Amino acid sequence: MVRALDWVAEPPTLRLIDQTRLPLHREFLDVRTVDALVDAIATLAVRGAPALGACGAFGVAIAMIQADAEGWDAARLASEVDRIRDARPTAVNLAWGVDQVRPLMADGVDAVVAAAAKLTADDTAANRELSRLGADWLLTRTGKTRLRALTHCNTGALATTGWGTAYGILRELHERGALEVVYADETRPLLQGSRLTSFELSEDGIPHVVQVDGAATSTILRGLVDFAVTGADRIAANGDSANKIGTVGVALACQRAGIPFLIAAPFSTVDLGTATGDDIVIEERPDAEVLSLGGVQVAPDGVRAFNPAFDVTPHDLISAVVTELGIVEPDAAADERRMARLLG
Ligand SMILES: CSC[C@H]1O[C@H](OP(=O)(O)O)[C@H](O)[C@@H]1O
Repeated sequence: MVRALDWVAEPPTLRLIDQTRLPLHREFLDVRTVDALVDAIATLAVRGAPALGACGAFGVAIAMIQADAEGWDAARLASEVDRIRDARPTAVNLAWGVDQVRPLMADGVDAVVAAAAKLTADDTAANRELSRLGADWLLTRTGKTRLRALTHCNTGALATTGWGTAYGILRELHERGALEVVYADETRPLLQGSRLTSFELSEDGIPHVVQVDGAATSTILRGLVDFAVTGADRIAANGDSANKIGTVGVALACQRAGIPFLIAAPFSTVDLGTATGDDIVIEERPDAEVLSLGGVQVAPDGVRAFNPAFDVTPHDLISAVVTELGIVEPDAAADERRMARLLG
């Protein structure tokens, strides 16, 4: 399992695999400054909501070390921590990771690093638990013993702290001998599916095919898959979920086909402070990501692009939101606190 990130104690370093170079090149970034971390997040050298949560937490330690070395005052340090927190707007986990350790700054770098390490371990454990719950739910709901899956974007160890979320459910099903094949959407424009999910599925020996995003709807409507599962970047209090652009189309096709559409995410991706999907900020990314491919221009000069990085799937299109705390299914109640029920 290729991990997205590791903390190196000496010299204190957040070591990232550069996901922009995968699958053909395994290169690493040794991050020791706020600028380097913000750049890695902004360019998706590191990406995926839970992985960003860990980066946010370890990023606070990096800022504290740099502040000590460069003589920043408290205001400058706070501003630099905010730069990390705000490096990408949609995945709540980035801000959540910063906020989890920020109160410990007064206790020193070691306390922050220890808290970030615990957050990372807890996320991996959450991935494992939600994967078990999701696999159980699917086998019960479908009544099948071997399943054909569709997934969108990348939600494996490269998007998390280890194991994976939606991908974690696929890994769990595979380990149980209950996964026949995965249809992996390539996930334009940055190809997290063909570059990263296929990389992980190949590493794990999981049978799969890569398809263009435009094939997902017909794959579903032709009955070639039994369910679809994706991750999430922010889940609103009512269960509306933001995820990679193209997700809501998969959910609509699943509804039409009458097969389950699952969102899988640790509870740290649930944002009870955001009431509905209408309130989720959708990141708009550079035109060039759409207008070129692998550095080759694929559109005329001077053309503009529309490049929202995420879309929002309404909670009533989601068969189950799977978290480590439990599973939320749609119900008739227009309950704006649907996700809070998991807290008991
Ligand atoms: C396990 S969360 C992964 C989530 O993050 C991805 O977005 P990005 O690659 O832009 O960070 C995508 O929405 C995935 O579902």
